[in-house]
Amino acid sequence: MTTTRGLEGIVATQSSVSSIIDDELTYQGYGIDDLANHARFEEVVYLLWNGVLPAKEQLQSFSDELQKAAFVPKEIFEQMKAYPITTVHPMAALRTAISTLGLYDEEAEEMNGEANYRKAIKLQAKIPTIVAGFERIRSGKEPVEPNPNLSFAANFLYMLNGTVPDELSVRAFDKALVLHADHELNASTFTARVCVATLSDVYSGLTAAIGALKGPLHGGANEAVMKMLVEIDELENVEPYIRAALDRKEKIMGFGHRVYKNGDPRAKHLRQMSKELTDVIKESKWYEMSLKIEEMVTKEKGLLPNVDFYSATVYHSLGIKHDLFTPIFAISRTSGWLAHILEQYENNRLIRPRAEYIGPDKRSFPKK
Ligand SMILES: CC(=O)SCCNC(=O)CCNC(=O)[C@H](O)C(C)(C)COP(=O)(O)OP(=O)(O)OC[C@H]1O[C@@H](n2cnc3c(N)ncnc32)[C@H](O)[C@@H]1OP(=O)(O)O
Ligand SMILES: O=C([O-])CC(=O)C(=O)O
Repeated sequence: MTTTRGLEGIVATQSSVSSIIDDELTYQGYGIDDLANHARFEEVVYLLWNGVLPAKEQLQSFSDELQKAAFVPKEIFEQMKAYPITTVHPMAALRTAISTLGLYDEEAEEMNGEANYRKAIKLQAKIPTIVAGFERIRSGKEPVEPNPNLSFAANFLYMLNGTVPDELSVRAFDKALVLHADHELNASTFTARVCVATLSDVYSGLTAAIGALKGPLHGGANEAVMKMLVEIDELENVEPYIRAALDRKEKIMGFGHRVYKNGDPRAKHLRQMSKELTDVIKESKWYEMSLKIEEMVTKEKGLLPNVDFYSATVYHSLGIKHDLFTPIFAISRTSGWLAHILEQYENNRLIRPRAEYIGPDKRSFPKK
């Protein structure tokens, strides 16, 4: 038996959803740079689930379907009001709410391709409504209903703030959603596939994936990056802060990657967005501090920023509360999780690896 810690380098499945080959990321064969510069999030979701880009009319009807399905059962918000709403982490609330949502879907347990695709639409459509509704409720406000005239990206910002967002914010948010949509067999996607490979349902797969994304070694890193920046606060504090953290052998959040050793191709887009957006809000110090951290961590450790590093200051610039950064990652990654779940069901086999036993030798149970 061969063992690698953390399954590093193990090819655990075949997939046509996305690929990372020679540090290049593609979704269904389309390069991430092209998608980031030219595709809308709805187009990317369609691509991930269907393997082809939608024609104009297909994109319109797919977007319409998402808009129609964006309303959530009132019970979800009623129950949310009973959560310890002011102290609970939004990712924990989201994990619970997505699990609860399954209770209100009559076809939750139906196991065929068409029903699973319908569930994918419902989940993708409702997750922004749930995240935004949670934020409204914990702020003492009522959830804002989805606006059928807005795009997926615009609608989330609208439901969060109660006002129609400006064009620049929508474009930036949409691009961030595109950049986070899928990433081959990352930890949360693998979790989703393991879960549904037992022929458990789509809601269980999504709930499991949200739990895996929550951790700071994965999606939780974007919130941790902003926490670090807030602690550092000023450019002149970067050097002593980072040096002390490295001396203590602490990980610097937003750096390093299991697969990319020459840099994450998504980071340059987010770096550029961070530069522009922090400028717009007249808080360019966050960008300047980030650049200085990047310079130090790359020089001292040879580590490069991953997708989470600059997305933190992008979301901050969009006025989003820091503990909502990972739920926003989940909104986007739901598209990838669902693509992998649908793919897993199509050609399923139980995922069950082995463990190398390193416990005590066989011994006799003491006789009483
Ligand atoms: C969307 C995403 O999930 S992107 C990743 C988000 N996560 C983070 O940003 C958290 C910080 N980064 C990390 O923890 C790691 O780089 C991971 C988990 C992303 C990838 O890790 P792996 O490739 O498995 O590397 P691993 O964690 O085994 O570390 C290898 C070595 O590099 C060091 N290292 C890795 N990342 C970092 C970091 N961010 N800061 C400082 N040191 C680091 C480790 O301490 C370890 O050093 P050692 O060999 O001296 O003990
Ligand atoms: O692929 C990974 O290990 C983590 C990652 O970058 C992602 O999920 O986007």
